[in-house]
Amino acid sequence: MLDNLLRLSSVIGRFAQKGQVRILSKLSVENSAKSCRGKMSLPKPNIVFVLGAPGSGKGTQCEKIVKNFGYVHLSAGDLLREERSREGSEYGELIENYIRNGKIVPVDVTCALLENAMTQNMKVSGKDSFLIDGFPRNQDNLDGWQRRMSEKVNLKFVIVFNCPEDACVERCINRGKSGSNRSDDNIESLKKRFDTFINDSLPIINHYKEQNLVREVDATKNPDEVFEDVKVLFAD
Ligand SMILES: Nc1ncnc2c1ncn2[C@@H]1O[C@H](COP(=O)(O)OP(=O)(O)O)[C@@H](O)[C@H]1O
Ligand SMILES: Nc1ccn([C@H]2C[C@H](O)[C@@H](COP(=O)(O)OP(=O)(O)O)O2)c(=O)n1
Repeated sequence: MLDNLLRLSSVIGRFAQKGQVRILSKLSVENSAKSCRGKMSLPKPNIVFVLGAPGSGKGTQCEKIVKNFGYVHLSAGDLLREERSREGSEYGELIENYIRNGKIVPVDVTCALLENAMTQNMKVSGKDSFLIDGFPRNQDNLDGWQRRMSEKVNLKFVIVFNCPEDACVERCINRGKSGSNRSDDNIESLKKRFDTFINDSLPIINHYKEQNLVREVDATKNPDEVFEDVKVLFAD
């Protein structure tokens, strides 16, 4: 199945490089390959990556940034969950297995979803500034992005929300109890998600630190207080 995916993805990649992806209202990996028609030229989007441990408050802060600064929020996790639930998706089972085990889905799936979402938003809303939440999360994500997207975007900076594991776990468990309906907001999955964060995601944050692109935020305070620190990063 992965072979198939990789083949498909290289097809999508080739078309996408020529700027020929026609965007569908329902994003999907398979459909994007079928829909490569028509030429269009779009501006180079501005990107802010949003990283931090599971439950550190990435989604919560992204919502506030969207309201105050007009960015479009693209959560890699949300896009993957949408694709997992899409009727007829070839990747539903693969995505679910990765998510439940706290592992990171192969980049070709995630990158195709992100690229489609960006293109669609630019076409429909004309907005070209994106918060990419929860990506890149491991070396495979980073390599895929560099290969396929880095030349096509303007990466402004990388926000990292810092919050200790026990507080994050408590937040995710509460999120589960309040009806997040996520198959990974449970202790077993959370343990694996944290191992993945420490082993796979921290090196990516360090990579961006070396490039002086990381802006760290203390995410232990309440959401409004955290946002006071976030705001400063977006004030031009
Ligand atoms: N600063 C905060 N303090 C306490 N709880 C928070 C804070 N930020 C977010 N939460 C709550 O914690 C849970 C995880 O937040 P979320 O934004 O979904 O995190 P992430 O996107 O990093 O997984 C949610 O239930 C959210 O309401
Ligand atoms: N770049 C990404 C982002 C998320 N995923 C998968 C694996 C992650 O554990 C889940 C959930 O990610 P999401 O960003 O929604 O949530 P948390 O930050 O873990 O709370 O999605 C992925 O495979 N690749």
